[in-house]
Amino acid sequence: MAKNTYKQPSASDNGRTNEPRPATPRPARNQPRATPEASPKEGRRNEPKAPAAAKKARNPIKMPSWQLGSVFGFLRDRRFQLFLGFFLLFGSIYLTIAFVSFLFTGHADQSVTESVGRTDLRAAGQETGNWLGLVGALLAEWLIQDGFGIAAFALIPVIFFLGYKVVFRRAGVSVTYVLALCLFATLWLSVLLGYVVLSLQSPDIDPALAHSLDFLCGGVGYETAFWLDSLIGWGTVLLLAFLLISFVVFFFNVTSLNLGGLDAETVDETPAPGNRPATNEPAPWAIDEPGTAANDNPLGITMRDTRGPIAAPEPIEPEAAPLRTGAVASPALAAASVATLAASTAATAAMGGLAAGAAALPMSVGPGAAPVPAIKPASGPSFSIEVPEQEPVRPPAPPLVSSVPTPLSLADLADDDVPLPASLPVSAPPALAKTGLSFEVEDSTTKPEAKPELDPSAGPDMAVISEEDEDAEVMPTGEYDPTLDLPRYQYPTLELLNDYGQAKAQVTKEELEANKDRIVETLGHYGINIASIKATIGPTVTLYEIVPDAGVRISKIKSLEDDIALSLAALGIRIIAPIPGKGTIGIEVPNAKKEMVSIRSVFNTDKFITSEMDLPIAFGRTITNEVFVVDLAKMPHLLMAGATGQGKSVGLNVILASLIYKRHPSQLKFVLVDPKKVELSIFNKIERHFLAKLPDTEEPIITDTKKVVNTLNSLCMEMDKRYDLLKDAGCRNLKEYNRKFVERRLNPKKGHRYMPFIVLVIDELADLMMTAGKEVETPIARLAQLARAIGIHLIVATQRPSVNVITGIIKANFPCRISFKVTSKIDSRTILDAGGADQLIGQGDMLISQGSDIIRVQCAFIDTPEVDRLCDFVGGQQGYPDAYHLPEVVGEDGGGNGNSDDFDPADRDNMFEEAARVIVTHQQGSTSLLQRRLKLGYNRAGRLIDQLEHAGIVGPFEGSKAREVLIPDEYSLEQLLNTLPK
Ligand SMILES: Nc1ncnc2c1ncn2[C@@H]1O[C@H](COP(=O)(O)OP(=O)(O)OP(=O)(O)O)[C@@H](O)[C@H]1O
Repeated sequence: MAKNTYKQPSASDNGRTNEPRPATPRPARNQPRATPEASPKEGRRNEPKAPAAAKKARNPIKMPSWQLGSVFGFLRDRRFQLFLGFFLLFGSIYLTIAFVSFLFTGHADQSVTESVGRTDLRAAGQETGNWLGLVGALLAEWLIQDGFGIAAFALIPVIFFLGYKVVFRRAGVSVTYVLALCLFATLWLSVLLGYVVLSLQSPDIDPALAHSLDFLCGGVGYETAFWLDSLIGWGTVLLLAFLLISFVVFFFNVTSLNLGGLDAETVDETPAPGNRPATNEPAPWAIDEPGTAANDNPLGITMRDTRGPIAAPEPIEPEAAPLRTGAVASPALAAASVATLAASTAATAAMGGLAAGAAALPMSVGPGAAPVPAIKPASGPSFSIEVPEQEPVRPPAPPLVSSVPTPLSLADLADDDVPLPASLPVSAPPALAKTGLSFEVEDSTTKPEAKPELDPSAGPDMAVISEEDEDAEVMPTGEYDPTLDLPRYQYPTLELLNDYGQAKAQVTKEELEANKDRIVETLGHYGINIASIKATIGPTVTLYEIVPDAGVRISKIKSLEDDIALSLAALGIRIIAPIPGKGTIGIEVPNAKKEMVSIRSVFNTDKFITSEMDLPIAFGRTITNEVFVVDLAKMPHLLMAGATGQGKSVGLNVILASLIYKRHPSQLKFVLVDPKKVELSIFNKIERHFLAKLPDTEEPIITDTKKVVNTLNSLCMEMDKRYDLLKDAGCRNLKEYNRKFVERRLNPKKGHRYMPFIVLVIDELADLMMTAGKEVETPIARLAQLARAIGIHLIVATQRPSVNVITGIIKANFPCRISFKVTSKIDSRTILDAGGADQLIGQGDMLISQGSDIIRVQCAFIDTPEVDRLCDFVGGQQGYPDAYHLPEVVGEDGGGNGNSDDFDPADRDNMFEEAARVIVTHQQGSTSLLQRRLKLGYNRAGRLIDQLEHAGIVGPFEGSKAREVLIPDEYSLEQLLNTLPK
């Protein structure tokens, strides 16, 4: 019982937890909202201005609302609620016993109940056989015999759950669902049994037997069945079957069927009246073979390949086949159908390899890269062409069923802040954000109610919380699921991104040979002989790997870099001497025709889709055509540089899009700093889903230097708070902490909360360093040094990688750096500690340095309209009431942490009482709640909070957390308000 008093994690001040959301509109129903006093402009328009003394007095205009309040006040009285709740609970037990007893004694009791009214009640009671006396017999008679037959048993859960909800202010399942399910079951079963009983009343069957079965269907069931039988005959059976199917379709939100296993089946957004443990972890994917029954893993996600068995790839004819950058899966693998995802995708790759154009080159085929030691010129070294395996790209995806946002109900539309039904499951867990798959997704998981039924009056219930409960850390209702904050959130689909079709490598055999010949020739001029050359074709450049003859010094080749570039007449030759881990020297030569790497082709790969990383970023493709996916959480921060127009903004968009595709809004927040004011403004639309901001700011994207400083300081505060919480929880990093929280081993009452990752993106550091210098440098360095473990990650971009922008202290704390093309070798050295970035060819060509390794990657391309569509898709869905609030920076103007010592009761705001009710109703002491509910400016709401603190209604300022509400319910509040000096 004690556990039932557990409260969901207290919201930080914008209420972004599973706790009943502050936006709950219920109070409007039974509480006088706008008193004339509350809207002085309207209420007093024609009145002379009240003198100050009169102001202090209670405004007589308010009386009607008080009277109204007192009429229905008893409903809010917790004692009445408990009385009612227990009445229902015991009532359900009473009915159960009476009903069960009826099954044994009902027949005998019939004469007694029929005689009621004609005989003495006491005597009748004595004769009753029902275990619960005459009343039990009567109730059972009415509800079973005259009512719904044995289907009346289904009414009991309704009464029980109503009582449970009222008493404990929470329910394991949604009462609405129980109500709908039980009422349907009662009526449907009763009519069905009515039809059965009716059918038994044929001359062949003993009438006594048929009559004795009447109790099965009850009067209602029998009469209804009789009517139906008269009207539609045995069509009644069809009608009942149709009604059952319709109910299942609507109630369980079935959207497609598995007909013979060939098609895909989807049951999405199954309402989850069950109480199974929730999990935040992407559920394991179970891949069904087409044609098999749905996966029966009740907690897993069943994915079914809708493409049907994959055909064995056609063998490539050596003469006709162009060079393929994709490996060909063996027919055996393909023939293995789609038993595994690996098989499926490998086969896909086989079908979708990229033509490279060297038609006549013999090549070996097989999974993996296919070195082709085929060309041996009459003179000179051996030349082979490496055909890098293209990352399997999934075929164009049909629209994901689960990607269609569930339409909101009318009630939802009417109120943006409508609480979301706790029992709706997340339609697709993060693992399925992977979208664009040619799978339809069945979420067979019935998510538990991780949060209590939303109840406006649900606050800390002092009456039932004991000391032990305070410390109770184990929840009875399974794992906490942060995604239930926005249970209907749909992950973006790949359909939002442009489809450029299969990428085609543009390098021809002639180009390859010509380049090879020139390299050999140039080196030959300088007396460097080559044992062999191998070419690897990438999207932007081709890597020629040279094995020089024995005795040739590597430094000699490196010093010839410019000469080789000149003779190849190409910009952007980069020499890697030696290639780390190989005894060869690499020469990267830009392809004459560059291949554009579309973001869709990168996202639509297994590597990204199945990535288990915390913050996966799919940057693009490497020289070997592999999709390059990195985990920002491991980096843990990223420094990006590049001259103007070389692809930095596109790169940032790729990062943001990757994260948005893979994470739920409850798991990730961005802090966007954009001194250029236009680059990131497109992300404004996802403010209520993915953005974080300071509480007192209007714009979520920070463009003003002063605000940047505050934001950075606020992030430092958040970092310190998070460290405190981690320390308290005995965890070493955010992942461990969140895991513990999800398992409900951390008590929200002690300040613990689910902590989303925070990614700070600064689009132009140079500008900030010029205007704020040390003020930004210090917090950035601090965050970079310390924030790794607590899930705050920095992405800092700059056009000018000069040493006064990327200072030693910043550089030292950003081990992972990316450089697009820069204008000078010095810039390249500043950012990467190595040359090379000056020789890139622009348009997203970039070098990534992670420690000692430098990898060349062609950044994927995402166009502005694509980002726009993505943001529209996310922003168009129901979000949090506001952006995620970072801690208020102490000392800033308008903070809700003002000094309350100078508060004079006479100066109490005329919305004081209104504000107090809002706060107590929602049990959330936050300024932003008052702003939203009472439509106030920040400063006035902040003043009101101070006054409420002074009146003892809310506790003191607690940084980012909402203030503690000291008054448990409205009843106590009214008592307190009456005692306050007027
Ligand atoms: N990955 C890419 N693939 C193909 N083209 C690209 C890629 N990245 C950038 N481009 C091309 O380069 C142009 C400039 O890119 P972008 O706007 O990202 O540059 P930038 O470095 O942010 O410039 P600035 O610093 O001036 O804002 C784009 O409009 C696009 O045409």
